[in-house]
Formats: sequence, structure tokens, C-alpha cells
Amino acid sequence: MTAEPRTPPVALAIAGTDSGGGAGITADVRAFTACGVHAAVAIAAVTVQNSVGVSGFHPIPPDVVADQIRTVAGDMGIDAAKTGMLASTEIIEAVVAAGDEVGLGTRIPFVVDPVAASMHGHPLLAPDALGALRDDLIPRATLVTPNLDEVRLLVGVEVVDDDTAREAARALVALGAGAALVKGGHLEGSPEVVDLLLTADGTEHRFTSRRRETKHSHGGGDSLASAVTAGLARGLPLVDAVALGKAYITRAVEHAYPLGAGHGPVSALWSVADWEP
Ligand SMILES: Nc1ncnc2c1ncn2[C@@H]1O[C@H](COP(=O)(O)OP(=O)(O)OP(=O)(O)O)[C@@H](O)[C@H]1O
Ligand SMILES: Cc1ncc(CO)c(N)n1
Repeated sequence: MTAEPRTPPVALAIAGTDSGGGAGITADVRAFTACGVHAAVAIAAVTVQNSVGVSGFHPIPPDVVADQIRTVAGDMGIDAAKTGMLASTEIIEAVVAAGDEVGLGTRIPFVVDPVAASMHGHPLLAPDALGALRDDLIPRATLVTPNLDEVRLLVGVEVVDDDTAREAARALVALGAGAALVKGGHLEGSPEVVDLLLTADGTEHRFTSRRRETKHSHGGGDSLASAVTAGLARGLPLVDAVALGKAYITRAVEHAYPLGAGHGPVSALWSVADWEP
């Protein structure tokens, strides 16, 4: 007799699509799968995007975003959730309202990746939505995971070294986040990439890896945040979940491949078994 298949933990990504399959929801689902959790999705926007850039974005009606969250939570349950591209103030407020109902950030670990623009510099968030992100969403986060551009937009700190990364992380925790992970991918010129984690109790952890010389890192931020979320869905303590995320993204950057004329994606294919029919 075969045993009943075990149901894996469930992680929910609330984010935008990328038609090129590199970033956003496509990266989230790959990271969740590679990290051993079931991927549920609440689509917040559709982008017209490829390796070269974003040529259009179309927000989903806010009540439809909220209903996706509620319908998943009400049926299968959510073990952890993350946000990526949320596009507008109205969608952020809908996520906050539905998130409060189902317990995101209270009962359920909640990672907020404050996506403002694509790696090509194309906006993915209305400029007037920054206030809602800072004042309403980030205070509910278990962990917030900005890159250095998002740090500048959210707390006005120019990160150039460990001290300024620490200052930025403190400012983000002061906004009400449970913890902040300041990602150092954009800090060129060092042979290492350092991501600095500060928790609300003031404990600091540095996650370091060798910097790969590659232009193919599309979807890197989304993949890291999703792998951390998967770790939380599996019940890992925050520091261990971030360590899992860093291990995942380091391998995904190592295996990133060229695709299209612009920036290729980080890859999860190394995690796929080499199976035959
Ligand atoms: N060249 C690199 N070599 C190794 N790791 C990297 C490199 N660039 C970024 N990373 C890692 O990838 C993750 C994402 O970092 P980054 O600061 O690039 O975020 P991001 O800007 O949000 O990503 P995205 O490119 O998706 O917009 C971090 O864990 C970072 O350490
Ligand atoms: C949909 C989407 N979300 C996030 C990013 C940032 O990587 C992107 N380029 N596209």
C-alpha cells in the first residue's frame, strides 16, 4: 500500500507577473517549489516585460487582489506570505485589509519586498504609493527586504558600507517592521555581496557571498524574498530562513543564464532532478 502523499507547507506570493518569466510571480513560484513549499498566488498586476525592460503594467482591481488572499487563506491555509510588485496605493490598502483579516504579520509570517522599479529602472509602483508602503504595509511585516534604491526611497539613507547599511536597517525597523534585510547586491566594487539583517531586538547578522560578475541577475530580489518566505513557511526561525534564502539565491545567481537581448534570469533549474520518463 502506498502512503498518503504529505501536504507541504503553503506559501502565498502577492505580486505581479513578468511575461518574460524572469522576475515577479514566476521567480516566486520557482523559489517556493525549489525550497519545498506549495506556491499559492495573488496576482496584483500584469506586466508586459522581457529581458530588456517593462513596456507596460496593468494593475488588477484591488478587491480582486484581496479576494485571492482571502480565498486561499479560507481553504488551504497560509503558512507564510510575501509581497512583491503591488503597483498602487489602492492595491496596498486592499492587501493590508485582507492581510489583517487572515493574520498576515500577526499569526502568519509576512515578508514585504518593497518593489518600486525593475532592474532596468522602469517603475513598478505609482510614486504616490510610497507612503502607503512605508506607513501601512511595512509596519505589518515580519521582515522587509529592500535593495539600496528602495532603502533610499523609503528612509532616505545612502548605503555605502556596513555602517550606513546598519543605519538604514535601524530606520526600517523604526518604521515598525519586525526585522530588515538590507541587500547589498547594488554595492558594486567589493568582491563580496553582503546582506545585513537587523531584528527588532537589535541583533545583527551578516550574510556574505562571493560577488559573481554577471549581468544576468533578473529576478534576484524576488527569488531571495520568496526563498526566505519558504523557509518561514517551513517553520524555520527568521535567521535560519534568511540563511536558506541566501543559500538559494547564491546558487541561483551562479546558475543564471543569458536569455534575450538584455538581462537573463537567476535560475532554479539546478534544483530540478534530472529525471527520465
Ligand atoms: N553579483 C552577485 N553575485 C552574487 N550574489 C548577488 C549578486 N547580485 C545580487 N546578489 C544577491 O542577490 C540578492 C538580491 O540582491 P539585490 O541587491 O540585487 O536585490 P534587488 O535589486 O532587489 O534584485 P533585482 O535584481 O531582482 O531587482 C541578494 O541576496 C544579493 O546578495
Ligand atoms: C513583475 C515584477 N516584479 C518584480 C520585479 C523586480 O525584479 C520585476 N522586474 N517584475
